Amino acid sequence: MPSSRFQKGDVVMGRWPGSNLYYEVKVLTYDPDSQLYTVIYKDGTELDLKETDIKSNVSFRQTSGRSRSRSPSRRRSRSRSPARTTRRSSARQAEGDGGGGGPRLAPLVRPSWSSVGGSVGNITKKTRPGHRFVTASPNRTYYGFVTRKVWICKVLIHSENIRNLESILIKGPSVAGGVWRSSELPAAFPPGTFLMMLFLPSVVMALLLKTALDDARLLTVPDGVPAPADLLDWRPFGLVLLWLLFQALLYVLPVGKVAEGMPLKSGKRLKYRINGFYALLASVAAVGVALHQEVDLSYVHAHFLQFFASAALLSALLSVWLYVRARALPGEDLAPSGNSGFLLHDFFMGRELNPRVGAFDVKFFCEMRPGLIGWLVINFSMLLAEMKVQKLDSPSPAMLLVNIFQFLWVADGLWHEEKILTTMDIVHDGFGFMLAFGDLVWVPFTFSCQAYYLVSHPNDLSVFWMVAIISVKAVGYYVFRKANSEKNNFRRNPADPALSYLKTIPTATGKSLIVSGLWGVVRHPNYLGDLLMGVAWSLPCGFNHVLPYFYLIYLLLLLIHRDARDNHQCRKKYGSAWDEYCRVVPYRIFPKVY
Ligand SMILES: NC(=O)C1=CN([C@@H]2O[C@H](COP(=O)(O)OP(=O)(O)OC[C@H]3O[C@@H](n4cnc5c(N)ncnc54)[C@H](OP(=O)(O)O)[C@@H]3O)[C@@H](O)[C@H]2O)C=CC1
Ligand SMILES: CC(C)=CCC[C@@H](C)[C@H]1CC=C2C3=C(CC[C@@]21C)[C@@]1(C)CC[C@H](O)C(C)(C)[C@@H]1CC3
Repeated sequence: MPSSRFQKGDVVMGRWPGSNLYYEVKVLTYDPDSQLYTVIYKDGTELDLKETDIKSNVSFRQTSGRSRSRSPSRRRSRSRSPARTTRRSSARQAEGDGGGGGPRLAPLVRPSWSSVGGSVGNITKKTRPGHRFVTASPNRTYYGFVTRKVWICKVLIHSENIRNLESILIKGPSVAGGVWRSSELPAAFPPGTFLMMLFLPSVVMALLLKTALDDARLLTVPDGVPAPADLLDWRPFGLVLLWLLFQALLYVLPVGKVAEGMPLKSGKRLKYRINGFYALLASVAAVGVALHQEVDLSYVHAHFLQFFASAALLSALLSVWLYVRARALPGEDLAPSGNSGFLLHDFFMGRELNPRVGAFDVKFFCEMRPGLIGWLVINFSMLLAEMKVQKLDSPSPAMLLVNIFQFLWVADGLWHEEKILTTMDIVHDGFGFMLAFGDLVWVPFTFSCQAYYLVSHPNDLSVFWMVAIISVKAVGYYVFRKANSEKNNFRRNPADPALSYLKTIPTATGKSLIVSGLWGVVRHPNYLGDLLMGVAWSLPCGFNHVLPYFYLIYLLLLLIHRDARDNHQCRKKYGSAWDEYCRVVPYRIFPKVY
């Protein structure tokens, strides 16, 4: 670690964020770009600290020798790691200690700014032999270090993280601990990225080719891959381009509120126009006008491969533009994951965190608009194509269910559009080929697999099955929405009286973890709800083939990986409070199973 004051493995004293407390920590790594040290506390919490918040043991002993920690009572006291949930937190005392080894639950704590200091102040001021640290005065709080929101953002921004399953595939097993820094990229990385860039479009292409076959069994081989000249057709290409421009126009209309994103490294907060739901309504109106004008929307089904190829080409062109424009950017605009110096890797992961043209945020736009709403248009085109191909007067119940279910899911996402401003995808990830392809191609062309399948593989549904499928969807939606809303509302205002029924575990960061209701059944009830909905989307296609279950399988793998990654991040953020949560709520996604 050149030019860093502390070296890997050094045992030093690190300041606990938001407080004046120092704890013994071990230096894990130093990132010269951000000039941050990743350190690990004794309870396993990992944080990124600035050099000014680290002291050598020697200088610390001299300073603390003059400090009030010389008090004998302080020296007799026993140490607790900073992130450890306090056995005698005020919240717990209010509830009554209860004793016993059972879960330590606390009623709703108010993590206002003062509770950051409050939580830290609650850490017992005792020292175990061999542990040296000073503690805050119980009556005083120290907030000079960094504001809580900025700190949380820093944890997000600097936490080492690869976002999706595909990243694991690229990363390969050689990366110790499952995480890496840009400066530690293994040499074998770029070929892996290159393979992913071939693999992702091939998967979509294979899915589309196979779904179009009458015999859609997994082992049936398609007749052949169409030649590039057959794939690229100017009409579908023009229509995809027009669709992008139409959505971009809706995005820039001064309709809907303007929300602020999470603080950036610089402390600045970007503004986002939240009008996705209006864009959906306008798109529905546009489809209505097209139908009225007798435009044959089943054209999308008839040229599905050409539409896919056009969207893939445009996503590749967009990624090239994104990569090139990022070359001139200052460091603070770059994403932590996409600036390794390896061209292919950075092209894939995305160099720029928030590519913008004026106020037009390209990442936010792509993530929520053309692909998601385009998927619904594709579904509707499949519905019309089914009626044509199967010579029906009205769409089949199976097709109707798929269309309605997925419409509701997208509408729900756009209704809650503002919430995605706090997600990893927006806060942490660069915008490169992976997300551009994911948003513009993967989402619309693979998520529509059920509707595409039903066009040529009709499946009759009995009333019993329809009721059963609708029930699965309703339960799934209830779990998904209630879990997400409960958590989002709690994060926004933990003191909300409407949430006072929630039981929580306080953490040393001032935030609490919900341990009752759905969040007390499994650690990711929102994933469970999403998966149940995925089941309900696939069931209308019957059990003859696995292809309509493609989305469900993808989602299952993605969410299992996402859960593992989130578990890792939360373990770093919350230390032993997270362990306690895992003890109280042992199952991750499926109650009693996983
Ligand atoms: N269909 C698709 O393709 C996909 C859909 N999704 C869906 O998107 C939604 C969001 O998913 P995602 O962003 O991955 O994860 P979550 O919305 O579950 O966010 C995880 C974060 O929530 C906080 N948290 C975790 N446990 C608790 C708790 N007990 N109490 C309070 N806060 C807690 C932690 O952050 P902190 O403490 O810092 O607030 C944690 O990092 C999900 O419904 C998921 O199903 C996601 C990926 C793909
Ligand atoms: C293979 C590959 C390149 C995958 C990329 C997948 C991404 C495009 C998706 C991963 C998770 C997503 C989510 C949404 C959009 C698609 C991506 C980015 C989402 C914002 C859509 C709206 C929903 O309501 C949601 C907020 C739950 C959802 C979150 C995850």
